[in-house]
Amino acid sequence: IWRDRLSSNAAINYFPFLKREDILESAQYFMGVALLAAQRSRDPSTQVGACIVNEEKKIVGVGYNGMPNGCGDDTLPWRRSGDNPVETKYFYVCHAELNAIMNKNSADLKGCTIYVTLFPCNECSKLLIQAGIKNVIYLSDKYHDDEKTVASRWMLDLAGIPYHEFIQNEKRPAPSRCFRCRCFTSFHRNKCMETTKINNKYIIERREHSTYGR
Ligand SMILES: Nc1nc(=O)n([C@H]2C[C@H](O)[C@@H](COP(=O)(O)O)O2)cc1CO
Repeated sequence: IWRDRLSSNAAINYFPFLKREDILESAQYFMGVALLAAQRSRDPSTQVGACIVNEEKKIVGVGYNGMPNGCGDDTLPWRRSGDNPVETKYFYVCHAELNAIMNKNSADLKGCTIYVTLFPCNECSKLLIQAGIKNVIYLSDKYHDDEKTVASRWMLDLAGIPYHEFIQNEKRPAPSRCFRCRCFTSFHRNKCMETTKINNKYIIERREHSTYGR
């Protein structure tokens, strides 16, 4: 009962033996890393981040969209359109997925999952497929109807690589809680705890749900 109402700091005082349950989920963490990486992008219109995670849930590559190394962020154009495509960014920018693959700190990326803040384009999907990536989680799909994205989905489908939209926290089902006391600990599945203050000491009692409150 108290745990639900107390700040986590205060909860530590009351329940020092219980682990924290309301932690960042791993998927949120990995997409969070991708979002953080995107903040490094100098693209004025779209900042993209990617985070590659292996089967042991370890991060093996992070990247964001930017100009190729040594080409200078101030030299090449960042504009989206122009009379000549050579004057636009599209001929030059390295996509976040490409950079995440190139930055990998493991021998290979076989069986990995990529968390990316924008659905991969056709060129990136080729790279993901060839690198052995087995799963794509994306945040935005704002270019869903672009030819490049259509081609990208087609290749991913053919290669048997599933792609799923990242489900934001608020869209997720609420974490399972103890039905009676509303705490988050699985420890409480069948039992409730109640804190009673006796002689200025907190006594923590466990109570069977069936008898609780009767
Ligand atoms: N999956 C992707 N990863 C990326 O890193 N990008 C980059 C390329 C550009 O720098 C920017 C898109 O710019 P714009 O067309 O929205 O102004 O995002 C783009 C896509 C989608 O194709």
